[in-house]
Amino acid sequence: MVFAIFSSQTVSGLGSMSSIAVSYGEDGTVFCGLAFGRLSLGLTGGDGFVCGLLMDSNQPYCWGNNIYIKLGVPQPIPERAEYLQISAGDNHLCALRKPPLKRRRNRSHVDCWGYNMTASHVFDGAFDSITAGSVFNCGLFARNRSVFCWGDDTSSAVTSLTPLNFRFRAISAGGFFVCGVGEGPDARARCWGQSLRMNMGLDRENDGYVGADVDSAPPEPMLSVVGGRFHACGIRRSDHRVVCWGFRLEHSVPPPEKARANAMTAGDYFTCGVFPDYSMRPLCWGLGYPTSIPMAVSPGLCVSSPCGPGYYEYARAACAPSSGSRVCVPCSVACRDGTYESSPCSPNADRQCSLNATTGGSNSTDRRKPASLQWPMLVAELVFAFVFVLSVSAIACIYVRYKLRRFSSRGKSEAKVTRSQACAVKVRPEVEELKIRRAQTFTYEELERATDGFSEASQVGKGSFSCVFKGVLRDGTVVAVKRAITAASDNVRKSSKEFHTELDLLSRLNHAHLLNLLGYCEEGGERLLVYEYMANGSLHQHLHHARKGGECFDWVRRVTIAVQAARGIEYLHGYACPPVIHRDIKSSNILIDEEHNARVADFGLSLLGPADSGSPLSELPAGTLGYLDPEYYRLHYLTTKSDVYSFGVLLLEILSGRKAIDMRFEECNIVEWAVPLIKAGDVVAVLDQSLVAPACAEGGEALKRIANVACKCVRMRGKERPSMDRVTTALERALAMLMGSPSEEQAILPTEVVLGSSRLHKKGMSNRSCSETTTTVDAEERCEFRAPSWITFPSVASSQRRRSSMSDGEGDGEAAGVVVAGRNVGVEVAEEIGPASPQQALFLQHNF
Ligand SMILES: Nc1ncnc2c1ncn2[C@@H]1O[C@H](COP(=O)(O)OP(=O)(O)OP(=O)(O)O)[C@@H](O)[C@H]1O
Repeated sequence: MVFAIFSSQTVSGLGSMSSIAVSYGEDGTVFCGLAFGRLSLGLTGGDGFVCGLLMDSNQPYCWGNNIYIKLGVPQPIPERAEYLQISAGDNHLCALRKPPLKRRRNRSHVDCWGYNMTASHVFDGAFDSITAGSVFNCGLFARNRSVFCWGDDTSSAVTSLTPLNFRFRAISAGGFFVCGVGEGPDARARCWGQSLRMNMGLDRENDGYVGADVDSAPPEPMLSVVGGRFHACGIRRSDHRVVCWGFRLEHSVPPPEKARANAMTAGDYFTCGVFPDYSMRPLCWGLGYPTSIPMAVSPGLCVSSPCGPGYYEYARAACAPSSGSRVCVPCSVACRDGTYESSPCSPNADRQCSLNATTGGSNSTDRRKPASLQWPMLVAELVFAFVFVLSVSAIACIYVRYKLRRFSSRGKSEAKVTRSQACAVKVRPEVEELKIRRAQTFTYEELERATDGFSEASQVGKGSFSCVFKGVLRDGTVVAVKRAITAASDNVRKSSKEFHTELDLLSRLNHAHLLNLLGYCEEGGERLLVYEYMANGSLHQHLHHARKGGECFDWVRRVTIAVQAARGIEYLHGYACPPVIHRDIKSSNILIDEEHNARVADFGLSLLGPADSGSPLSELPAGTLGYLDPEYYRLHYLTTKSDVYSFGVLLLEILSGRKAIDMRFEECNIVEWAVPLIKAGDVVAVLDQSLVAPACAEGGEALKRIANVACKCVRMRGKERPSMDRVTTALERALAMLMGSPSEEQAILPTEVVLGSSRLHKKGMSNRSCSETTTTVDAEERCEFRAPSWITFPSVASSQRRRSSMSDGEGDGEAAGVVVAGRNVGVEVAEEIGPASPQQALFLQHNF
């Protein structure tokens, strides 16, 4: 936990600017609070980062870790712009500008930075305040107290659901909703937007959520309100106690029952508050909050207006003396039981309570005791604060210098990125022009005959939008015919889209471990795709339904299938340009041919990814529950790392024999169940008990390493997952271990025996990846060079992959059998799997 000290005000995290802020997310939680020192006017925090509004420049300054937020002062910033307020969403920050000229006071300028948000906005009418949600923002108009929201409405619907004809005193956004406190005597909280259930389509009981939608705010007047991911909390006007509503995760800590709160901030699944009853020391509740916050913080922001009725000026909070500003906190509501009001709340002090005469005797000495302890405590706090400010300043200096150095080198690399984007733009039209080259056309009649009139007996499978039939063509070729289901009109549209995507992609891709498309038929309303027939069905059937008459796959076969599937996906990501993102990697899409080799199938949802994997596509989530990358379904950004997540789930499925979502178990989500066990070192508990454990210790070690690779693939953040080529290399190594890496005297197994790569294609050889070419040729040359690679691609051998990876600047020295330490996540996976022994290196060199 990090504690930052600043000068002195009241709601933040997701939401608005306050005297306290939290950052949340995968990297853990961080609490920041304004104390003494006058460095910031207020704080706000998002996913992995916190920003403060600097006192001297009135500009935002961010720190922490978020790839979409430029740390330091966000850029670009309009010249001489000064800001009144800042507010952070998950991956962006917005700031409300100070009105430049008096005559333009009826306009609001809001500048935003970060994921999909970097823009300046001008609104007619002056905003009193702004608030940022996950992927949207809202402003509260000063004059009519109405709310206006903008941004991505698909996941939150806040824009369309904003209440009309309602006056708000204050607003605060949560993840996918906004709450406001009414103006005047009706100070009830009203929340609108998407609830957890509507937004995520998650099953609340099974996913461990309890509670009701956030629009179920209690009907009591509130002082303020904050929003978390799916919950909101408010401070009740009647007694200043905290009340929370909406969804919360089971087993999360409830808010303090009796304490009165002054300021609050919400993280994703937790909330923190400042409590006068605890000497202004913050307390947090919920799930995953920062523990042990040792110091008192300011209970509010500095304001220039005098404290209104019901508020008093908090003496300990230091605002700039020259500014004439102050921190106003609400007067306490009543004296506790056993005490009486000795003096009422005044503009400078809270109401004073004294003990009742009957209990006064013994308690008066008790009261003196804490007073005598107060001085040493105050001195200790000041010394601690001083030391802290010194060390924070020193760290900030080092950090800023380090960042400046990095920015200058990033400037150079950005030029390269722009060139690689040019590749994507250039390549797409060419892709369109290429059209279907290899697929053969069939007549409906031909396929009807081949499948015995699409009889029930010849049906081998059924998907969401299609049925699959086994058929025999006139020349005796056994094929699988996928026929789109044409029931509901919505399905027709979807299946038609999937048909064309699959047809388009498969007719261009060619790899030993991708399912081969032989032809298609589009006649009237019928759309049919013809594939090679996969005699051994899908991996899903083998793992979960023990195919009729099918043999049980042992560990070597399972891992071989994992390696082959990984190679197929690696080809899609690294050797096609632009990369193809499959979007639906799962065990029912890994088909098994006659020789028990794996083929990745079902490209209906696939998309052409950006040539530069650093700039994600903004796509509405599609895929299969349990395999879906959480980053993709929450934030809608899609990269090849979404396939890596799904592949990680597949690996866990292969290791455990459990389904991705298996309702037979208490913890039905495979990731939630397996990852903690693997991290705790109990890999054996995850392994499928129906298989005989590997005989040798090396085999057990290989499975352990695969489990670790799976854990890395299912990391919450895409950028922290390894790339597919790293995953493949790691799995190949594990397979070699599992098989007992041969000594030099042993015969080397031919590739096709190990990986079934007898279908290696020899034409149009090019194994360069997009990123590789960007470093060597200019954009135009590169596109011309890349285009033919769509037509055919070789099955990629490890030795080729190693060369390409090294030229990416991520060289790991594997060719020499030595893993060089580095900061790249992929390298980390290679390290996990360990350097190859000389025998293994030889084995790998000959077999992969
Ligand atoms: N080429 C093939 N050879 C043999 N069986 C196949 C072939 N293609 C598909 N199948 C079988 O048909 C089933 C359905 O395949 P399909 O791709 O239509 O849907 P799915 O991927 O299982 O589900 P969804 O479309 O909902 O993602 C597969 O799980 C598999 O068992």
